[in-house]
Amino acid sequence: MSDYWRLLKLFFPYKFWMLGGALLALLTILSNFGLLALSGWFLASAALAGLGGYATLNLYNFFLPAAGVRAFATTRVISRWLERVITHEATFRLLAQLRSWFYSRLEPLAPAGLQGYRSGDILSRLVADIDTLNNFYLRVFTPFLVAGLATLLMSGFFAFFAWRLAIALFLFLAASGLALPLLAERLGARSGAEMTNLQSEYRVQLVDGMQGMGELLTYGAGPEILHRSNRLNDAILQRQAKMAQISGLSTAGMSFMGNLAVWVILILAIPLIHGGHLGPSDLPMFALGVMGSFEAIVALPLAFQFLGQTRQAARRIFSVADSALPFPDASGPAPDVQKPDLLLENVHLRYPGSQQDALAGVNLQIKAGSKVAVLGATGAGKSSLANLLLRFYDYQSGTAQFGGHELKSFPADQLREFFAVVSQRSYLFHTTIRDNLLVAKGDAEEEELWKALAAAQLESFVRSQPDGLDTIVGEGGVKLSGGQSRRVAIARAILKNAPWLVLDEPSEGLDPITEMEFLRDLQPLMAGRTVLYITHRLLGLEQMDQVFILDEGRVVESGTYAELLKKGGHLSHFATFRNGVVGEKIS
Ligand SMILES: Nc1ncnc2c1ncn2[C@@H]1O[C@H](COP(=O)(O)OP(=O)(O)OP(=O)(O)O)[C@@H](O)[C@H]1O
Repeated sequence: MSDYWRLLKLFFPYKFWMLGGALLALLTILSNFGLLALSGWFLASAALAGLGGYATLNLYNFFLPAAGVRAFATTRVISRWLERVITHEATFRLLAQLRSWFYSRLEPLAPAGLQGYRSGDILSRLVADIDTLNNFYLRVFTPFLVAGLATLLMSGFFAFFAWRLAIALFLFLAASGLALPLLAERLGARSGAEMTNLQSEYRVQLVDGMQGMGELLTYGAGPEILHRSNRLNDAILQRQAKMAQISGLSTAGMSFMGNLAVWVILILAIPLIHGGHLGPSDLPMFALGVMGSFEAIVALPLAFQFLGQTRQAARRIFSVADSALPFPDASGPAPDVQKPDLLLENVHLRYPGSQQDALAGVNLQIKAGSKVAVLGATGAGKSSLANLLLRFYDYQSGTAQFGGHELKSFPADQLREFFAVVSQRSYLFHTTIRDNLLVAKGDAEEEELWKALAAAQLESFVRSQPDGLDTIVGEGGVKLSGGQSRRVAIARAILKNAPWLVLDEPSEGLDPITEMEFLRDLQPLMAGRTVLYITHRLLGLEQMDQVFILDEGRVVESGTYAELLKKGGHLSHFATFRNGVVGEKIS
């Protein structure tokens, strides 16, 4: 139940939209009920007046009931239309509200708190599960509220004529509107929940398969993946078939109860006509009225049948949204930073779930304005240093000071304002070059974008494209070459204009000539900034004020490039394995 309460609380900002939709739905049902009941009475009384001969027919007032029928028919159509408009508007607002609420919960968790989830799974929760949650408003909450009110009002109308008819109608509507939905809910709960999980699994597989399409094709693993997807699809179809059987059963049950109600009401009403308590033309009014009244509850079993699916979707969303923050974030304004120096003393960082430290007692100092390289073999902990600095992951012990203040005392988003990052993994969104640049500075003018592109040596390429800044770069920048993508990342960093520049293996994967050109093009960006250059290559190191060599999470050597070369320690070990790059100058 608490899951449903939480959902209702989330819907609360749209209470007036929801109530508006519910009232219109109520008006539609009552109009339908009124239309059928009045038509029944009208037809019967007109027929009876006809049987009474010409004189009676002349005395019979056709106009009032005919106007009533027309009024009910009109309000039914108009209120149905308005109800659709309002509930759809409410639905879209609720969807937007739920998605932004969920996103606001996801953001502080990333990346440390989300590393246990697959991206396809998160996507599935954000899109499909939230769509399912919306059913709660559209199919459960509103219809149930409306059914309750409509049952009371329609039974109340019958009570004007005879209490026993009112009680019978109330009991039939209450029993069918509660028992059948509850039965459908019990029957459908398991399959519904399983369907939510299986559909999510299916989406995760599809996303994974699409992302790794190249590998699958290369290694001929496509048929196996297809086979796995088919198995999942079969499992989903099985649950769908079960749900369809339950729907069929509850529809039949509802139709049976509706017909039974007509019979019972007629059986109860006939003696009242004989006794003179009711007129003969009231009988069709009750029969058709009962038929109309079932419209109020007819959709409830289906809604409740899918409640298991909705509950599972809610649980999947709340379980992520309620995840504890991977580490506490500082609140309030960031400490005042005069000089953005960095000092690390005996810093230990271990990733969640990992058995060993990625940084195992790092000591290093980077003075504001200096250019520092961190060199190390793969897995040495270089990127972990950047993760620490950007507060993507927290350190467990040691001192890490930025501008003389402990890193932990900075709210993460305010700390990140000091840094621009260019890395081999700098992500390009599947949108235009313009939008990809605006990520760094949302209010940048067009002229500023062109300047940044010029500084990143990408201006002529973008100008040569028919769509210029509006060229779509494709998913992950697939339509650009490796070098061009990195240059977009440089242009972003230029736009951000942060005092620190973190270069995390920025030229990784480029051919030697492009790499040289790329590192050369980085020079203007480095000028006047504090630079942390993370690399496992020797190219460009001679331009650095200091080089730290990292091994198994510790700084094992430091000095200028020339000093370290001369020393013949770890750096010369690297040099041995990097023939042809040692000491090469970027010109
Ligand atoms: N998110 C993570 N969760 C768990 N362990 C991680 C995570 N990221 C890195 N590690 C581990 O931490 C250690 C250091 O990784 P890091 O990425 O810092 O190395 P690196 O020096 O940057 O390597 P490379 O040059 O290959 O990028 C490695 O053993 C790695 O497996």
